[in-house]
Amino acid sequence: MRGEPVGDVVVDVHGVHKSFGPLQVLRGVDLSVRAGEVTVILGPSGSGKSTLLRTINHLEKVNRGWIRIDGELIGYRGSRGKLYELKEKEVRAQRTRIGFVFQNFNLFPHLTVLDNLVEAPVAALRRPRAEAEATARRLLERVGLSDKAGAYPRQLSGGQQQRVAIARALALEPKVLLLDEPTSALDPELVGEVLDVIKDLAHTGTTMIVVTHEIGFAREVADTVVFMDGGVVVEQGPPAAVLDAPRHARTRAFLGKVL
Ligand SMILES: Nc1ncnc2c1ncn2[C@@H]1O[C@H](COP(=O)(O)OP(=O)(O)OP(=O)(O)O)[C@@H](O)[C@H]1O
Repeated sequence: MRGEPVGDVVVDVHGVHKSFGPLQVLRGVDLSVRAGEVTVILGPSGSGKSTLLRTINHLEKVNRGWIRIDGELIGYRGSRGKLYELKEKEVRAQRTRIGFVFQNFNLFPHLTVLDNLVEAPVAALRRPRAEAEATARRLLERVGLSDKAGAYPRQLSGGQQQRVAIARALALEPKVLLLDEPTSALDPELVGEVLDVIKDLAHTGTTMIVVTHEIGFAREVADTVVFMDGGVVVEQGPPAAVLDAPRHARTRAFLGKVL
């Protein structure tokens, strides 16, 4: 959170390239996020924001460059073209250190809210169920949904489902939380309740990378605002610098459109 002391680098992205067939989506992205920092990524549709988050979470493999999470490499292609990759088991272990919140919540529909939060810690981290349940109830309280523990996702509003999804991501005690347009699938009146939860996490030092079009949120919460265009980071810096005095015409054009 802005103004707070920040710690070691948690996410380190270096020279990452990613193509889908002939389409070059990431063309040499560098990004570094320190413990306790909130980075907000802005950019036009198709600029590669989601793809970047997905490579950080190892949902997509990089073609070139490397990514370190909390100091550990998660797969890269070296300068001589040799591909170093983690085994599937290691990838799964790495993913438990990264929380991911999707645009469309992606809750398990057949599980109750409580079980949505308990399933991964028990299955992936082998936590005793009672311990995972205690953590889950604490997290549900934190996102204001203690009374919904026994409900199923379909019985909740979109805003409530997204708050559950955030709590579920936190249940693994990740080193970093990645949020991919967490409010863009919501009705406008539900956006505020989800942003409030994210702001609360920022205030308490959760390391986050948030892709969003909510400029006001970026201004209020971000330590660093990153502007992406055409698969590269065009601009990054404190919110006041990027949002109020952008150096690049592409950033100015984008902000002119969204403001
Ligand atoms: N799995 C995939 N296969 C093929 N093309 C893909 C795949 N994923 C993304 N793309 C393409 O990569 C480009 C960048 O997509 P990405 O979702 O990263 O952009 P974005 O900046 O997040 O856009 P938006 O703001 O619309 O979500 C788009 O042209 C998209 O169609």
